[in-house]
Amino acid sequence: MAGLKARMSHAVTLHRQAAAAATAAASALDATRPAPADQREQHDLAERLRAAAAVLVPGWLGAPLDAQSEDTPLGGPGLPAFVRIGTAQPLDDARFPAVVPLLGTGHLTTDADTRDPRVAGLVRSILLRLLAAAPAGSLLVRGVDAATSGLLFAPFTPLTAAGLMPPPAADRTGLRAVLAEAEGWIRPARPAATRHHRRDHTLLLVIASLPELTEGADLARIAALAQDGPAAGLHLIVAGWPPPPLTEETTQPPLSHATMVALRNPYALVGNPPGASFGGTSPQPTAIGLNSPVFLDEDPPAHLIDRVCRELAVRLDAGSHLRLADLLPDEGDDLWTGDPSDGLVTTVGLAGDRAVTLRFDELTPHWLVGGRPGSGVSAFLVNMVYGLCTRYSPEALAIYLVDFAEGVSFSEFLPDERDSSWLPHVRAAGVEADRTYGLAVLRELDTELTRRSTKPAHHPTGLAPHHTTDPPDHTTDPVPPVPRILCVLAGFPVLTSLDDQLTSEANDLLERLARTGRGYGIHLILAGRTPLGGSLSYSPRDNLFGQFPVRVALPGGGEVLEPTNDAAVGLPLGAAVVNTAGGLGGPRGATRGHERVVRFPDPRAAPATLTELRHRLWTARPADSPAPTVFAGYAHHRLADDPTYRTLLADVDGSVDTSSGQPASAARPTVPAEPAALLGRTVDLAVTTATVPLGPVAGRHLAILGTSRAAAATLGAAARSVAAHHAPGSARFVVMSPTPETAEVASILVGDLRQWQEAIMVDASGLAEALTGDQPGYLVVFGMDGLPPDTLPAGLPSTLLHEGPARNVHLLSWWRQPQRLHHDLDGRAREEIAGMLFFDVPGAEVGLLLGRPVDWRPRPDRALLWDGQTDQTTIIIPFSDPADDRTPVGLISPGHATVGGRS
Ligand SMILES: Nc1ncnc2c1ncn2[C@@H]1O[C@H](COP(=O)(O)OP(=O)(O)OP(=O)(O)O)[C@@H](O)[C@H]1O
Repeated sequence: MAGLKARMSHAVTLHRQAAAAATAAASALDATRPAPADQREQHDLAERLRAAAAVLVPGWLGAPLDAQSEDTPLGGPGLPAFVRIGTAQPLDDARFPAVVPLLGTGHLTTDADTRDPRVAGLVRSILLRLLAAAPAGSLLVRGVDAATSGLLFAPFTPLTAAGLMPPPAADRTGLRAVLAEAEGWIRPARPAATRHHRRDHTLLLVIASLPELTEGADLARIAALAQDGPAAGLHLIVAGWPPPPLTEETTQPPLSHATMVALRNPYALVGNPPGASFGGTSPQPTAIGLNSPVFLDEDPPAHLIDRVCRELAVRLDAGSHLRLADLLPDEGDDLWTGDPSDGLVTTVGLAGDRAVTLRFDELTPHWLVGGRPGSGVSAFLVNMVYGLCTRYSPEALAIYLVDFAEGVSFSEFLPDERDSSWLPHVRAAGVEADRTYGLAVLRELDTELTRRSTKPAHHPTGLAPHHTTDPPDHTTDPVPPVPRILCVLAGFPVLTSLDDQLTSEANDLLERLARTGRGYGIHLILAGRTPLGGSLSYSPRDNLFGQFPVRVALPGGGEVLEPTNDAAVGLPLGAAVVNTAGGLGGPRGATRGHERVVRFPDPRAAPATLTELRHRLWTARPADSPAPTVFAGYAHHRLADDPTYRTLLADVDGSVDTSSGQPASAARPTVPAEPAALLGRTVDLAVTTATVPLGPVAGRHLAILGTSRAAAATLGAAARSVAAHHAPGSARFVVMSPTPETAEVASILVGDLRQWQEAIMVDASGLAEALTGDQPGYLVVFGMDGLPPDTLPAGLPSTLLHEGPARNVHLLSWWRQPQRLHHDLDGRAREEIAGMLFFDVPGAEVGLLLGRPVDWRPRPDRALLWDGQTDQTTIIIPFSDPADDRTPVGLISPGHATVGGRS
């Protein structure tokens, strides 16, 4: 009992002690809790900060965007200095807008990139606020977004048309182009005072997410831009900075002059702005940032972004609306009144209200034009071509157009299925052209240059006599005048992009034409989408580009100017720097007479006007004006549409229309006098039919080589075209397919041939008999290397190869394995077979058969034709689409148009 009493007493004591401790603790806590007066202070402070924010970030800059009315007017008196980034919430019930300085002060970084949706929302809301609040057009934006390939900026797309933001960069190349532009923006090319006056624009570089594994050197460039940017009107928003430190090289310190935002969950912490402290000088002089969690602004409503961007686009468009007509002679004026004696001149744009003209003459014979993709290179060239073609007649000016890039930039000058008119000045045009085509054009011009320089009497219309070495010869008949020639090579870096024979010849020709052409009325425009890939060199010893004094830099095209000339930095769409001193910079303003910034119209904005103009020029063309020859690199060519083939058919059967959709004035093709296999179209100016003659001379046979199925189709075309050469029933065809894969193609061919000629399908023994027999006929073999080895134990009989043609026996064969042909002819293929067509056969193997090195890289829709008579090789577009070629000879309906049309 006594024990129990003692335990109870101990428990009571413990309880009293615990109660006393709890009371003491409670009073201690009370003492440390913020006094009610402090809370009031916090609320007061929040209230004061809300009021300050209303002044610092009025309207678009600080309003909650989800409640922002679409009707809120855009623009403000000047560049906004502060912008809201979210809501600071120091207490549950105390909030105020979190505001940071940006434009005019520094930059903003977030430690996560825009793959964190909070950062994506923040970036888009800041961008929207700044665009809406800045004077329209004063803020230029460049975006980088690798993580979503530019999607982050998709809602801002209307800014592209407004010239405020090109499509965002999404990879390392794009990043580097953007960095180069920003570096150009801050380059101290001239005294600060001039710069300030010069730039009424601010450049905002928004890096939403860096490309994976961005190199240390590029990160260092970003850091350098941050260092020097604010003084030059360049500001950065970089999401994901510093980037993850993968290596020592890529470990980066915070950006200079930046306010840093660190993402926590669910709030963010905002560091001090550059050169200032949120804590002020007291009571927390050492605060490293805003002493409150901040909830970042969320993604603005898409309709709001759309509305702001569209209105900006409309405003800027209204302010700079130009029409093609503004660059042309008045509509009421006569066409072609220009005198080309001293050169050609055209208006390329307006500087203010003044027309700016450029010339092709002795001093400015050739032009170099550059701009990033989508910068308006095509628009500029189209304006220029129409400008010249309204001023000068087709007798005074002949134009050659080549576009190596994808796209159909010159197709509007050419006839097509819908509209058969064309620009009468255009002699030849290559759309999505092969390098080979470009070379063919240069060769043609070079021949013309030689002609003009060796026959002085052929001096061009109005080309003053001093262009010739001799005085005109008045004792002979007057010589027809020759026109000035303008050759436009768009996407020119493609032409010389490979280290091969073609590049070296093209470079030689370009240099000769550029150097000598000026005296003979031959002018060049090289136009390229930047980056030009190092094709430009500014060395004083650079012979080629030194011949191009006129430089036209469109947005992103500063590369065509001298490296220290930053005039093209920040150019909006629709503007260009035109420089007539080889891109040389120098002081701007009145003293920089050789350079102007011009605005030019988008000619395609009014397609009806463009069509009307083309028709006007076409209608006025001289009666004998030929249609341009068109090479469309993407087009497929069918035997059924081939003009030579159709003429052959017409000669045999007068009912066939030979026009093949070609303009009426297109010349009638020359039909081979002796039987010939038609194989495709050559990649050259005339896009002539590629043929292998099959006359009565030893070796007149055809071997097609390669595994491509297109090779089988071409063999079919060869057989059908030969059949068309002979009067009905006068030729015999023996067809064989040793391999099952081509059995159907072979049997269809036999069926088709039988409607016109005698044709039989044979097996191996039938073929052996035909190969060794003496009956005339064409032996057509699909997959010759599939023949059982015992069919022809001694290989191809030399009697067939040598004497066959004289007896009208010709072998048309397809070999998948070139080595087999080499072997069967004991290494004498080039002596025994006069026509070989190579598909997917590597250059080295072709060289083995031809006994000499050959510059050939197999590619789809192209084949290399070797002509044994001349030992020349030609790249051709083989006839395709065997299904269409099945139309029996003699039954082809007229009106297949392909040349120049997309198939
Ligand atoms: N002066 C202009 N004003 C406004 N928009 C223009 C102007 N010039 C071109 N554009 C528009 O810009 C876009 C790109 O123009 P264009 O095709 O001429 O450029 P590009 O540099 O040749 O492009 P790409 O490299 O894609 O071929 C088109 O949508 C065009 O309508």
